[in-house]
Amino acid sequence: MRTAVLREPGRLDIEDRPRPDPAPDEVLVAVGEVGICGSDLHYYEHGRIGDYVVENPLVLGHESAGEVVAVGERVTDLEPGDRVALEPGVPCRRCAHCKRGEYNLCPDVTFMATPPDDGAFAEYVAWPADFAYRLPDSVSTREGALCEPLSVGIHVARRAEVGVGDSVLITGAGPIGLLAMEAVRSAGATDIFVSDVVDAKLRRAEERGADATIDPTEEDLGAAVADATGGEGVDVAIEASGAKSAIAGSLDAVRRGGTVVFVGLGDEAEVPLDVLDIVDNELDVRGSFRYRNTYPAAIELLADGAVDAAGIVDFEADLEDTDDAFQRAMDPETVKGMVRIGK
Ligand SMILES: NC(=O)C1=CN([C@@H]2O[C@H](COP(=O)(O)OP(=O)(O)OC[C@H]3O[C@@H](n4cnc5c(N)ncnc54)[C@H](O)[C@@H]3O)[C@@H](O)[C@H]2O)C=CC1
Ligand SMILES: CC(=O)[C@H](N)C(=O)O
Repeated sequence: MRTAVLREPGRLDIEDRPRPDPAPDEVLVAVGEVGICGSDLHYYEHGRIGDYVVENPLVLGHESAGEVVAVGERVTDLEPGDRVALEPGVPCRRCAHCKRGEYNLCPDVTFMATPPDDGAFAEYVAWPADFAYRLPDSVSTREGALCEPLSVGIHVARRAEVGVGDSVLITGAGPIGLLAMEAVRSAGATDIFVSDVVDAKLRRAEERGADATIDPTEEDLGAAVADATGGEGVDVAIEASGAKSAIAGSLDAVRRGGTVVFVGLGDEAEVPLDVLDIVDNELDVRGSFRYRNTYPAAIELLADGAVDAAGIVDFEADLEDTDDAFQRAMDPETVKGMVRIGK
């Protein structure tokens, strides 16, 4: 089968590899579409993310969906012909976190495209059947692949406990910020503000229904949000850029008693936080890491037409052109590129 393999930073080669066989609990999936994520771009550019270093050739891609072509002998609920979205992180199922149901925190997770585990820029992937979710006819294979970043958005909306009528600020209008916007809207948020430092991203957020957008290089984020909320601040701030200034800005923009959730992963792990401000204003400050139990909700939201995930896509490319697609995806105005491999 053909695969796109990262052998050294800045170079993806198309290589033949043996087609995997499904284990007894696995399905063999002919991959249809795969999204290019910021973490794929980071490995492509730098060959590492923090302690995860690409030491051996690595197949990138963890936002994927496709068609089941074979099932292992113990798989009873999927069959060849089913289209499925693949949840890329498979936890150990045994540790304390897995037992508590917070399997996204499992320290022994196998996560596609995270060294040493290969991802989905390949014609076939064998994957545990219980992490492959059947797509109804009303959900496209592309939308199935986008269940992954949508899941990040759903989890952050759940972590923020967004409620009906809430006002929400989202800093960063990349795929995560834009899909968090879809998730918080479906959770009942009515006033959604989005900030970004790239004009095209702000326009994109407006086209996709943001009530107001803010460029923090042109106006103070906290002051702009205060103006727009009668001086009070938003109920919830979701930080989805990883930028140091947006981390501080999201704390300034939230109302007393409000909630700030950090999902962005910045290059700088340490940023000053005014703890007295957090205490005095009784803020809930939370992190949000990947997702758990979100794929069924993502598929339902897509099937109901309650969220538009495919609208974030700027372009698609063939597997052979994955290297070019990565170059295009690095343009700061691009939100999402997809690689089409099969049906
Ligand atoms: N916690 C988690 O589970 C996950 C975290 N992430 C992280 O979430 C963040 C967002 O992911 P993507 O949307 O894929 O990234 P992205 O890089 O495509 O989007 C980030 C956006 O933030 C904007 N930005 C930069 N500085 C800003 C500032 N000062 N204020 C407002 N916006 C600013 C950029 O222009 C860009 O549009 C990244 O840091 C990523 O690493 C991504 C997936 C999962
Ligand atoms: C950080 C990412 O972009 C990726 N989705 C991951 O969860 O590792």
